[in-house]
Amino acid sequence: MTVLTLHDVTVTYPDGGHTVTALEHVSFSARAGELTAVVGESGSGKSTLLSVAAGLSSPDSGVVDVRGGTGMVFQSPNLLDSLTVREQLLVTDHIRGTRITRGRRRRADGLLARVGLEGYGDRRPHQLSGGQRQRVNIARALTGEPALLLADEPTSALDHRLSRRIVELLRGLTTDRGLATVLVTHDRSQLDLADRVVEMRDGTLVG
Ligand SMILES: Nc1ncnc2c1ncn2[C@@H]1O[C@H](COP(=O)(O)OP(=O)(O)OP(=O)(O)O)[C@@H](O)[C@H]1O
Repeated sequence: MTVLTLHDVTVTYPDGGHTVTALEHVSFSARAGELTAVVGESGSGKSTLLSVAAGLSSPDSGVVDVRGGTGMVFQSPNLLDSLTVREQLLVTDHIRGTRITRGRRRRADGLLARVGLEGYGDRRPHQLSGGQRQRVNIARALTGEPALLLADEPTSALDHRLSRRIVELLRGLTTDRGLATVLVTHDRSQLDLADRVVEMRDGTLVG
């Protein structure tokens, strides 16, 4: 099932008196249960692709269609220092005014176990390693049970071994949960874990 479709999408940014074309007539799709890696040089349009897919910016022309909710994983985990690991996963519910029931707590703990952080619920971010923080970030992105998971360079701050573990985790979650996962990465040594690799060059998709 196709979860994300971009059809003939063009995005420009104003740049002084000029405009920069970040995406030029791009068509792209991501399917449930598939990990799609997006590679390309700096400035080729990868972040812009994720941004329109997430609905954070709208295209100048073309159509973006998403079936289901979206979760996002950013390069740096952006965890809140004063909250426990479990609370990082519950804070969105709290802000929305949803009552934090025992069931929600249990679900948060289940997600933490799934990302390899069983028993870490009461710790605070400073008591975690960089890799563990990124795992919390991934668990948090999954709390709303999204159909689409967008990850923008989630391993760029990690060494090779830890990066591999994080991409393996994304690989497993994609399969188990039937996620449509789009992973933007510079790291070509993890591409064997992807179902599909697309390359961006100067705002267009090649290959
Ligand atoms: N807010 C903005 N204003 C003006 N130009 C922008 C803006 N955001 C991006 N651009 C330009 O659009 C193009 C695509 O940028 P984008 O960030 O999508 O590339 P990227 O492939 O994600 O790069 P990187 O790997 O460095 O993050 C670049 O030429 C960039 O300079």
